Amino acid sequence: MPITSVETFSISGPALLSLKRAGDERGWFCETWNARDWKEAGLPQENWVQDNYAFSAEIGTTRGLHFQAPPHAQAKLIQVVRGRIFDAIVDIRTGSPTYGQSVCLVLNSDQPQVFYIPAGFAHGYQTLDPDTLVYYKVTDHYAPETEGGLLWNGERSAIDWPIREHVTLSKRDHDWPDLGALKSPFTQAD
Ligand SMILES: Cc1cn([C@H]2C[C@H](O)[C@@H](COP(=O)(O)OP(=O)(O)O[C@H]3O[C@@H](C)C(=O)[C@@H](O)[C@H]3O)O2)c(=O)[nH]c1=O
Repeated sequence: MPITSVETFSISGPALLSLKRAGDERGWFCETWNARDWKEAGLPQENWVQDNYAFSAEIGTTRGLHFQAPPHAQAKLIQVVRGRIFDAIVDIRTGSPTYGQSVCLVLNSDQPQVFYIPAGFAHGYQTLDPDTLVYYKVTDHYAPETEGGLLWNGERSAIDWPIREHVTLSKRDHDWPDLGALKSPFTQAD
């Protein structure tokens, strides 16, 4: 997983990693997770236990913003295998100097990048192309009884989604609270 750069943000914790693709006449090869290189880059020790693969047919499909509460909190390592997404995370670590602030970025399958999101963030994404495939690692198993969320277009989290009309949402994603009503289960140390 040769990491060519690690971009950090004004919010501590998340990181966008750019990776190297080895190209030849057949195409290219890319390591997307390598424990040794991760450690050498100084990234936090994480115990990835599950990989997820999500297909979204419609452009404007919006998933989130989701989290699992401790003791089943999840860090996530996100990549796009086909298409493009607008990815958004909101800091919900109580006591964090950046509580309520967000990081938003576009992930594109044409660019070898992975987005690392530590526990303590609500996470969501919106597809910018039809037939988009997102692949991600998480550090705890699916525990639906611990799931929580934030309303994707809540006024308080103020995420500048590229598509606001005619989005495709799951039923439950209509009903999450806005940031002001969230009782966050995270503290900065989680
Ligand atoms: C998340 C998840 C879902 N499922 C099942 C439950 C359900 O039948 C189906 C779809 O689940 P959901 O509606 O929760 O899928 P989705 O809305 O894509 O949920 C995901 O959203 C993104 C933004 C995240 O950050 C993820 O952590 C996860 O919460 O897949 C699993 O079996 N394992 C899992 O880990």
